Amino acid sequence: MYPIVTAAEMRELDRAATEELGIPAIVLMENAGRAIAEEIAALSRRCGQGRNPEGGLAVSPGERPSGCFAEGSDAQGRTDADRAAKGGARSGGLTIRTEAAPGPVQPGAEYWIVLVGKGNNGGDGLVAARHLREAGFSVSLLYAAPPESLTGEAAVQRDIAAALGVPAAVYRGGGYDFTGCAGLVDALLGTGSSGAPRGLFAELIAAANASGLPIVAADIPSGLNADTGETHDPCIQAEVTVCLALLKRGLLQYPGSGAAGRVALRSIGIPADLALKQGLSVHWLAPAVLERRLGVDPGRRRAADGHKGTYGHVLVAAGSLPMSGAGLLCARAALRAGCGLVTWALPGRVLPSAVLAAPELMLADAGGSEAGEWTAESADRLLELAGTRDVLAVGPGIGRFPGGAQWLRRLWEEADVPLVVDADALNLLAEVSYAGWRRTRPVVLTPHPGEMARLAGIHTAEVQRDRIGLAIRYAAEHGVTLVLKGAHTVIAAPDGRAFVNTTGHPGMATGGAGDVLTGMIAGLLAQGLDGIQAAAFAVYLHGQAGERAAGRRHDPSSIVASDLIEAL
Ligand SMILES: NC(=O)C1=CN([C@@H]2O[C@H](COP(=O)(O)OP(=O)(O)OC[C@H]3O[C@@H](n4cnc5c(N)ncnc54)[C@H](O)[C@@H]3O)[C@@H](O)[C@H]2O)[C@H](O)CC1
Ligand SMILES: [K+]
Repeated sequence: MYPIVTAAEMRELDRAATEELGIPAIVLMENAGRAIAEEIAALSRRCGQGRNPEGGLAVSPGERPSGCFAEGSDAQGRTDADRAAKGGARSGGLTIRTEAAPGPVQPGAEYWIVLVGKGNNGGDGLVAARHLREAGFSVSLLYAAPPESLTGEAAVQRDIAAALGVPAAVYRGGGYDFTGCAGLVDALLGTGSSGAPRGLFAELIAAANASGLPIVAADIPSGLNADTGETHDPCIQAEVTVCLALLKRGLLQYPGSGAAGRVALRSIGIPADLALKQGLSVHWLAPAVLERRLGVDPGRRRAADGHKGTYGHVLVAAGSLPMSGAGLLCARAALRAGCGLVTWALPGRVLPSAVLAAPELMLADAGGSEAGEWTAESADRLLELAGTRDVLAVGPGIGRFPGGAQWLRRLWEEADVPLVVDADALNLLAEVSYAGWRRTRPVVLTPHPGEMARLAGIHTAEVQRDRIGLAIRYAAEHGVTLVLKGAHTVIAAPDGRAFVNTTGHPGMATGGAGDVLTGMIAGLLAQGLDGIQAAAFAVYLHGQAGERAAGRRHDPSSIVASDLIEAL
């Protein structure tokens, strides 16, 4: 169910399918190439109305024809027309289609060029060329390496294409004249590539990108690091990536996600059982994964005889005089996540201004300084309050104060409830070594990349270089559930499981959005979800709320965090 694999894991599955099950590699390649051709035919149908007189797609150079996907809908059931109307964000846009692209293939004389590498990725492209011809497309091949250098199944496909008389040329370097061409298939490099594209491969990738034509990538865009999502220079900028068999990590991590365009995941005949047997631990956070793998009830059915006590009581320790809003957003989001009660604890000096800020909230005076800041002594009061609550969320807007790290240690060790640690509390954590802190209840950390960098003692760029890998390692080493925020948030559990979320909208990059997420995680924990369930479900819903908020605004750039709460 939507595992996300590294290139090595994919190779191992490929090996098991061919060697242990005896599925001939050429069969897998045939399925791969046909799937790619079907996606191109589907793309061509969708863009048909926009065809220009030369028979190509109505795309101006450099412009990505996202509107061409108006008929498509993604795994969340949103159509691209919806997204286009809501600011045109490509917020994940994974097209999960394991069956043939629906609808008849329309014969047409559209001309596509398949860029062929010398490995099995090239072989996939050669099969796609054959099926495109069958569907009435005009196709030619452009080899990036001498055709005689192909081996194995790819060589078999080369020979079939030659026997069929598919026109072929060998790329000699420099620019290339793609006149009359409607689109390109990138079958240069797949999961077997290593390092930056070299020599003629690099030149051809650059020429393909410069053409402004829509590019459909086979498996991954050439130039992408399939494991980390890093893009080498150059890297194919694809309109669609037809990902074969299983999602590759690099397709779900930026900048790779951007280079991949829309991802269509297609089955190539590797049985799902085989993937299950490998015990793959990283998954795309699709609704089915939430429900079946994580055991979350997305419908959130409530007991007919439930009462507010049934749904738990959250304690939020957040906000200070200059940043009281952070606490309010966090507490309100916990309520909107469906918990029964929320107590918002904050410095006494700030409390009067919070009265009736949200009438559903209960307020508690946590002490604090004359200036409305937190003090180390407030730990006693918070522990007392936590004794009759189900969850403690701590951090948003608490600022820095003397004894802060010790204060956090007391909450960490003595509060006998699940703990959500965010924002300034994460910075306190980054100042100390907390490996020796005792903890029996779950803890969820929710860093953005900058906070993650401080926690891990590395640069932000290093965090972003391989978000999935880092999140898995950190969560396991520190025994925490980690929510590494940012586009395509990664949620990692202490037991090695990880999930990558693709709901969301760029308009969510706004102050307070993180405070809302923290409140949501706490609100779900209060309802009895465990750390990874609550974190994953909250991240998923938070992204959906962002998409909905974006849809409600003429310009999604104007989204503010309160909109997310209202959209929940
Ligand atoms: N998943 C599956 O079960 C199947 C996947 N298929 C496709 O096969 C590729 C992986 O094929 P592989 O032969 O292992 O490698 P590549 O085609 O990606 O390329 C290897 C080829 O390229 C040369 N090379 C490597 N790095 C570079 C570089 N940086 N610059 C230039 N050249 C490079 C290297 O020397 C090799 O010759 C997978 O992605 C799928 O598309 C199967 O078709 C079906 C089963
Ligand atoms: K490729």
